[in-house]
Amino acid sequence: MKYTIKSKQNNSKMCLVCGTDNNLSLKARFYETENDEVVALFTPRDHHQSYPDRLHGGMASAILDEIIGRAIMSRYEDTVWGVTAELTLRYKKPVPLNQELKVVGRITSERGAIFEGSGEIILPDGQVAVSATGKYLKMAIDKISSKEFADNEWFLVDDETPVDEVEV
Ligand SMILES: CCCCCCCC(=O)SCCNC(=O)CCNC(=O)[C@H](O)C(C)(C)COP(=O)(O)OP(=O)(O)OC[C@H]1O[C@@H](n2cnc3c(N)ncnc32)[C@H](O)[C@@H]1OP(=O)(O)O
Repeated sequence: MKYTIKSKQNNSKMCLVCGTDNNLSLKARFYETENDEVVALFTPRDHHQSYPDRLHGGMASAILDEIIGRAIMSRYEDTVWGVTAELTLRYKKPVPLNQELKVVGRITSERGAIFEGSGEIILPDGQVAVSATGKYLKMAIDKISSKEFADNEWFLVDDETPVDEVEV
């Protein structure tokens, strides 16, 4: 399936998943699609392994947590942020290192201050390696973090090669 990209989301400075200044980060880039999903591109490295050549399950969980958490932003931009209350994972296939992978996430329900979502890590051959469902609380950023975070540590990183379409 081809996803047309509507916009790119911000990265942060130190996050384990999207932090540009964190050497251990997955350095994932997140894009909002025209069908209200979020697609991430990332390349897991050797320092993200569990067994050799295999991504650590906790790192797979981290990127799925983040993609569902970010899916709410495609509805509210930066006014609503997601805080994870519950996350359930299904590890179906090993996730390889040192090749670019795709992750897709979406909101599946919204009820008051709670939203639920789902996401998948997709292998280069199109198979789903890990899937997740989660329950999150909607919060304003000043209830989660300091003002400095939104002002100084949350920014758009321009792509050298802008992504207009992602095929999953
Ligand atoms: C850049 C953007 C990236 C975003 C993606 C990354 C997201 C993250 O990783 S966030 C970090 C990990 N998560 C956390 O640190 C959260 C820690 N937990 C907390 O802060 C709190 O327990 C919190 C906010 C989830 C709930 O706060 P609390 O005061 O307990 O809420 P409360 O008012 O009691 O409950 C609100 C609703 O949530 C439900 N709820 C609360 N906790 C949970 C839970 N753990 N599991 C399921 N449901 C819950 C309650 O049942 C209630 O539902 P309802 O309204 O239907 O009765």
